[in-house]
Amino acid sequence: MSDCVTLCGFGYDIHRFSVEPRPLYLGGVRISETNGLDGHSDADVLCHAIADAVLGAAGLPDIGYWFPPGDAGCAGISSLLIVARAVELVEEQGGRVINVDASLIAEAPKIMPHVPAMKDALSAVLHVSGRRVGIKATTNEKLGALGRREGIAAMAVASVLMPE
Ligand SMILES: Nc1ccn([C@@H]2O[C@H](COP(=O)(O)O)[C@@H](O)[C@H]2O)c(=O)n1
Ligand SMILES: C[C@@]1(CO)OP(=O)(O)OP(=O)(O)OC[C@H]1O
Repeated sequence: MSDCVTLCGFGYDIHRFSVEPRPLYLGGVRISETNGLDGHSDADVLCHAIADAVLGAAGLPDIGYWFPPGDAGCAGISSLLIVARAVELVEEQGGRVINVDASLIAEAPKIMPHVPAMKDALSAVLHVSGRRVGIKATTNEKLGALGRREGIAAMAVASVLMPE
């Protein structure tokens, strides 16, 4: 691409654990060893942070604009579709995602065993190789709400190549 610029974006999200039994989705992957998160969608906090990072890099409004929290059409939606839509919006402007890097903050579950599946799921909707998707995890060292296992948070950065 000629006359293109590389732009970076940042995204953050946090969801509390559901009191009711609910499936846990992180990075588009169903994780069976821990109860799920509360949310209007499937509450995939990692996908939400990544979608906001992609949208932010392109200077677009955040996911709440495209997928309003109260919208009946978003109820239970797979957040991989939210990431896919963010990528589509970038591509409609002649851009593309270069890479994404994200961190999950969770006392549980152990994320590392699920990273290969998350990279597969995310790279498919981001239209990049799995080598361009970084996923890391840390506990909150038992500090604060995250440390008390009340929820899971995620942060992400994305870079996109956009026409000038
Ligand atoms: N939910 C998590 C949290 C951490 N990991 C992995 O463990 C490493 C050490 O975490 P600390 O919080 O004790 O620094 C971390 O680097 C991850 O590899 C994990 O898989 N899932
Ligand atoms: C993803 C959306 C879509 O209804 O809902 P939630 O699953 O509640 O997630 P949140 O990050 O709280 O808000 C963003 C919403 O756009």
